[in-house]
Amino acid sequence: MTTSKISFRNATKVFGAPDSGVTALKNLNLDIRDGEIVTVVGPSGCGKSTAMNMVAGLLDVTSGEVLVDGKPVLGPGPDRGVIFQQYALFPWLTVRQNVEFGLKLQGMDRAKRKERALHYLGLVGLASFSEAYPKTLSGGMKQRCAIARAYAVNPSVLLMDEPFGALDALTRVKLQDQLLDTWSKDKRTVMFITHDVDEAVYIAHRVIVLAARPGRLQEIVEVDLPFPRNDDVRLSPEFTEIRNRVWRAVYHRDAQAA
Ligand SMILES: Nc1ncnc2c1ncn2[C@@H]1O[C@H](COP(=O)(O)OP(=O)(O)OP(=O)(O)O)[C@@H](O)[C@H]1O
Repeated sequence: MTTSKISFRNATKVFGAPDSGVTALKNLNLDIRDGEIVTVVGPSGCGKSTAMNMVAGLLDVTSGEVLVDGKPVLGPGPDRGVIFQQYALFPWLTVRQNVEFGLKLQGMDRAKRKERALHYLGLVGLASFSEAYPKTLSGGMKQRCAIARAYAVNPSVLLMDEPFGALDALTRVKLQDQLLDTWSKDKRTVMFITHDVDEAVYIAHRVIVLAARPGRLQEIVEVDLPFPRNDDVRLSPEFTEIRNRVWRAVYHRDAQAA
């Protein structure tokens, strides 16, 4: 039996007073397996970020539970790396120093953290920019730096909230492939929010579709496509079929109407 890495058990989040507040998420039940890539899609305000922030430990649950490795989440921790759409790099630090930041907090010695930072910068194709400052990088490079920083602390879970949302289409596709390439080596659990249905299908084992008002589970779509994913997969009729299914679930259209 595969183990659950992340579990939502009737997870509910109400912002504001229980009777008059906004129910961002209602009774979410979901298990994400160890080593699984799950993407989360749904209309604006359906609770995608709320669900992820509860796993990150940045938001508490109003009722129900969110568990990581079987234990309730009590706050942020190094076992969960978070990557947001905005790169949030420190402008006064070089690319390498940005990646080293979390390692420094952990008390890792200088030589070891430099070695680790350079390793992960190499992995995301930024080794030759290690001494550059963020302002000299393109958006895609900044996001690769943020990804290297998250990888460097070696979290077992990667939480990615529209990480490629601000990037052009070509850069997005490249970073999707890079994410999958890295995943094929380390098999980390990934929870990835996106508005892009193609992206959601291409990188995932399963697509979680949420519905809004109140935020709740609408449908889970299994992505039964082979790995490694590549252009052949992306352009296959099977991909299109799954993509259409997710699209209909998000926009509440049935097969006949589409
Ligand atoms: N701090 C907060 N205070 C009050 N309401 C909030 C807060 N954060 C989120 N909400 C509300 O909770 C609901 C879910 O928000 P959330 O950001 O999780 O949705 P989302 O699916 O990630 O949206 P988007 O796709 O637009 O980023 C929305 O109605 C939002 O307005």
